[in-house]
Amino acid sequence: QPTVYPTSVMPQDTIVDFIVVGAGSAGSVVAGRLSEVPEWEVLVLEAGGQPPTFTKIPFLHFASAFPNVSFVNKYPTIAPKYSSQFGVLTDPRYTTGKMVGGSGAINQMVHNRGNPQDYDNWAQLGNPGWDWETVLKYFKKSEDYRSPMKPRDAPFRGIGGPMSVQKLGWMPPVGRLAIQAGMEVGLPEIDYNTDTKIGSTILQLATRNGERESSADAFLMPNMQRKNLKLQINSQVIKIILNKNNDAIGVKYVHKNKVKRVFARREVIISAGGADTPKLLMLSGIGPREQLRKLGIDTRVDLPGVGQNYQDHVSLRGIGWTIHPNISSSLLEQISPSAMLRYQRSRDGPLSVPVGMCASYLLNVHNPDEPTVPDIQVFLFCALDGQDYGLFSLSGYQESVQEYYRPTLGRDGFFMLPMLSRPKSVGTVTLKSRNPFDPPVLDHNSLSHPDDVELMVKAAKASLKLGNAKIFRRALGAEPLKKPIPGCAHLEFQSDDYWRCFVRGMANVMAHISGTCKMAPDSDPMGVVTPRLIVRGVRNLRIMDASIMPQIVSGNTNAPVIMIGERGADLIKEDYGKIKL
Ligand SMILES: Cc1cc2nc3c(=O)[nH]c(=O)nc-3n(C[C@H](O)[C@H](O)[C@H](O)COP(=O)(O)OP(=O)(O)OC[C@H]3O[C@@H](n4cnc5c(N)ncnc54)[C@H](O)[C@@H]3O)c2cc1C
Repeated sequence: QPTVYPTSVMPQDTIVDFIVVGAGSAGSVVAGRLSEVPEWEVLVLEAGGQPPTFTKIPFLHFASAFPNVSFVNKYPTIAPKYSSQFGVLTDPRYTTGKMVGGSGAINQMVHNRGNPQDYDNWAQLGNPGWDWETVLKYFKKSEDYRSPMKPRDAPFRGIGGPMSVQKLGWMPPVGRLAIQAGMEVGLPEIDYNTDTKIGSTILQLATRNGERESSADAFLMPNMQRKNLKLQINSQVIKIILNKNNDAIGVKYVHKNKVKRVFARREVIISAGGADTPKLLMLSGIGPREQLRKLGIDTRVDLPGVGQNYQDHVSLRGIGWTIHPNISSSLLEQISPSAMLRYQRSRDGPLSVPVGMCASYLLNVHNPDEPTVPDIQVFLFCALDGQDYGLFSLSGYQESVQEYYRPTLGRDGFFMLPMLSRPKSVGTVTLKSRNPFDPPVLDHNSLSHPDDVELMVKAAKASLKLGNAKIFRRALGAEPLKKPIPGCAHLEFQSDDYWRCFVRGMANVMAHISGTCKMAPDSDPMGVVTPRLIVRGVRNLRIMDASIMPQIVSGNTNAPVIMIGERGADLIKEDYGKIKL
């Protein structure tokens, strides 16, 4: 059934208590939670429309990669200087969700809180109230964990919260051996959403009974009957309205080609995501003075940190294995009529999980004796690029990369995808022009820090060891790809220099844009928001989304963003005397 959110169209110059810009992963949480206070009128303005029905089916998440679809933004990125040198993808655009649910309605649904140390680091950087002990309460509050758990893990999990989290319910044969493979290299099975962080794990997903559950599904939809909560879609905010004292008093937005205004009695909260939040601030004159001056934008508040500190995870493709043909993990089979029937009847089977996602291994390759803090996460991807004659993936690849995968055409297999947990490379988001409908300019600058390259080399070797586990060979006939990639064929195969070349060629940024309006203490001139998420130099304006992370977290970013929304809403409630924290 399609999910149709009740929506409103507000009259010109309406006044509400809170305006939330963006109904994505964070904005939906913020709006849902603020509307728990019955006397507060809350309006969410969302640039996109209703989420298409198929987004509910986990297998179909890859539809966001199709060209010309209206429910995503595809932002051009500056050609990477240090990564993706073999042009793994011919169209290296950066995708974010543009619909109710935001990026959480097209992501791969992996639910990963990151590491306790991530948050203790945030606090140590001068952000009180963001330490692990405090944020754990919010992770638990948001969550309804619906899979079996061990008694030792129970204190870390939430039950009965709005957002359902489930262990992956179906896997091809490779995935079913994942934990045994981890054991072979000394990685015990763990619940990675607790304090235990080095080990192997079957992935946990933000799904409810085999359907995607975005934070809009969890926090907005069930509360839309509240009279004080309104959602207006297809409404792109183009400017934050500041009065002469630099108080945020409302926003200008475009709906059906008309510019309209809405005013806030109390506050404006920006939850437009890591790319669009800094863009909107800069369009409103809040940002680095020199940059704004060049574009002819009046600087209202000179905040040099806006759009800086862009962090994202980087991962490495191309470390693959073929397996026996009779142990099929064919994607074509996964969307067969019987799979569809099974999904229709019982919401399980291959369509209930994102394509290829199976398990992950969390380990520390720089310091193998580190007991709790991984520096990489290796995803076991239960499919291979050449599989199904490359129908699903190879079409976007450059010729030399296709050549590398050619021996795998028509073969089944799997690959290991290592991801750096806390990359040191940092990029920028800047404005292309003062036209609000131009995309922002994204420069992720991945692998610009030499330590990231060296760590990825170690990660590649660790991934090779994992995939070479005896159990995969014995049970599935797993064989690693043996031909060097053409761009590195001049180097000794699998020497450190070969891997460095491979990493520069094949590593690519993920879609975890974070940190572009970072939270920091007053002493840090690059800070954009205070630890209470208030924009410096502006009253009544806060940011609540992935852009406030001072440092990217170790895991995928959706669960942390939901936590930011939860804590952010509580900070507001506390500031207005509605709760005591
Ligand atoms: C393809 C993809 C796969 C991913 N896979 C995973 C995964 O498996 N696990 C995981 O944890 N994370 C994953 N992520 C990352 C995760 O989804 C994001 O970190 C998270 O959704 C970010 O939340 P947000 O609230 O900051 O922004 P978003 O969820 O992107 O929300 C921003 C919202 O604001 C709206 N908006 C923007 N500008 C305006 C404006 N001017 N006016 C009005 N509305 C506006 C947008 O339309 C959007 O709805 C993935 C991301 C992508 C893109």
